[in-house]
Amino acid sequence: MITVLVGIVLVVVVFWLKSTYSYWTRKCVPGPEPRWIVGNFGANVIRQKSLGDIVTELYRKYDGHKIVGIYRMLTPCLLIRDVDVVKTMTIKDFTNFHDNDIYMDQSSDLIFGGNPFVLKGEDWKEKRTQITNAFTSGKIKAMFASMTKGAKQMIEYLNKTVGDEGKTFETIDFSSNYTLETVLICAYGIEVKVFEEPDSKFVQMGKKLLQPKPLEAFFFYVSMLYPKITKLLKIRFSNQGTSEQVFEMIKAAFDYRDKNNLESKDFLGNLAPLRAVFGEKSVLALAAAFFVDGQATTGLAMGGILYDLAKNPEVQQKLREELNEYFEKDKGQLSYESIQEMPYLDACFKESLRMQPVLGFLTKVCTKTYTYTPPDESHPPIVIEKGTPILLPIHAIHNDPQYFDEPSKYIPERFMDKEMANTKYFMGFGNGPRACIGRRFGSTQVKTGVAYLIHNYELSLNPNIKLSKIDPWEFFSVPKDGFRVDFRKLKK
Ligand code: HEM
Repeated sequence: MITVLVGIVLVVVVFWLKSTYSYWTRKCVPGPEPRWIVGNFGANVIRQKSLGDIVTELYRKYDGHKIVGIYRMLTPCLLIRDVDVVKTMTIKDFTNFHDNDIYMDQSSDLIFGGNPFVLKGEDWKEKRTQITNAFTSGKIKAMFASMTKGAKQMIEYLNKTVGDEGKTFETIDFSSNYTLETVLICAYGIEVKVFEEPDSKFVQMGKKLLQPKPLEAFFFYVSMLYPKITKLLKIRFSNQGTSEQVFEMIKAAFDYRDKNNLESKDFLGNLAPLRAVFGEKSVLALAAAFFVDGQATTGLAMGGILYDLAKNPEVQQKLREELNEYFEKDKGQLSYESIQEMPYLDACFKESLRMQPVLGFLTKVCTKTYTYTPPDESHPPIVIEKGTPILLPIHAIHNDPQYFDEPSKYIPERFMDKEMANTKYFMGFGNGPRACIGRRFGSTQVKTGVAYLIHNYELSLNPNIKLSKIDPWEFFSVPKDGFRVDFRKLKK
């Protein structure tokens, strides 16, 4: 009897798997053969490749196709290979692809659950509209003095610690200290010398927040493959104790300002009135989100630029010449306008994000059933069902020779060309209504740090550098052992 039951169950499972894995074939969408259970992500499960690497490989393999049907474990997903289709989905037909394919419960993860990146539907729309006001160029300009202070403190620290023979730093870690320092002061008005006070509770909070315990890290990984599980099992991304501390820190800052009738031009000051609209808890979550977004992405971006400049000394020298000119014009302290204006600094920033975008791919979700009709009639119209995850391969597009000549070479000059400066093929900050809200803040923060550093220090690759692969289990595109670079003070 048991044997018969087991047999029936097996037959049902086999039929179900066969039907699941024939989803794209039934729709005549080309794609790789999936393996049972792991779909097309097996190499990631065994930690051989990152999800980003798999997406890039599939993009390259299906050259000539606009869309590719793949399976993330058991879930059919659509990989979009065509930049115009990416644009249509994220801009013109945005309402059909409104949300990111990430699900988190605010009650179990206070910080990530309330982050605009995770919010959905109307909730996202309302909050995004309200917080946009905190990111205007006027608001960023008002914070610029604080960013400059952070950059100067970074240089002071280097002047004290780098001897005549130079010193080696891992650039992501180094840059994250600078971005943490500037975010603490720009977001909450908290002044901490992060480089010099590594044991301060704020520094520990910033570092620990993104270091989940081993079990949490495992669940987090599972949730990248099965996003809906995150909400179901109440999985958290952030370290629980630390996120509670971050909430307390922000609440204490709000309370202090309320009690003393203080008005401030930092993020917290801009968010304070929203407590009356969304309630205190939601605004605390939004304020906390900037603690993560404002330091992690920018730390990675700046770490990557420092590595690229160390690897390309002639680019570094050209940038230094531009910086010297602007530092001289501004009498030793760069103005906000100069940071926005410097063309070669902007080109280096974009070129680094082109080669190694912080998010190698984005996963949107189809929120309203959609019919995709290829303009060239390469295949019949395809109905994309509500709930289908949509993969946008940013890294692969940025490194496609169709769009960028010699993509594996670091050539900032390509972005000096007027047409290329605003090219649709560059998507380092995403597209459309959901594009990065912190773009202006992040680029000003990173460019200011890079400017002060390259003006004062020469960077070169550490001879013992061994570039590791992107960490297969990380959310961001992070090389496992970071980038080791030698810093040497410039003689003036
Ligand atoms: C160089 C630094 C940064 C890079 C490369 C970056 C990149 C991105 C990317 C690719 C997205 C996804 C966009 C999309 O879905 O189309 C994003 C979203 C987002 N970023 Fe950034 N980011 C950076 C800095 C920042 C900073 C400094 C903040 C906040 C202070 C921030 C806050 C956000 C938020 C809240 C979202 C979600 C937006 C939404 O879904 O409405 N980012 N970022």
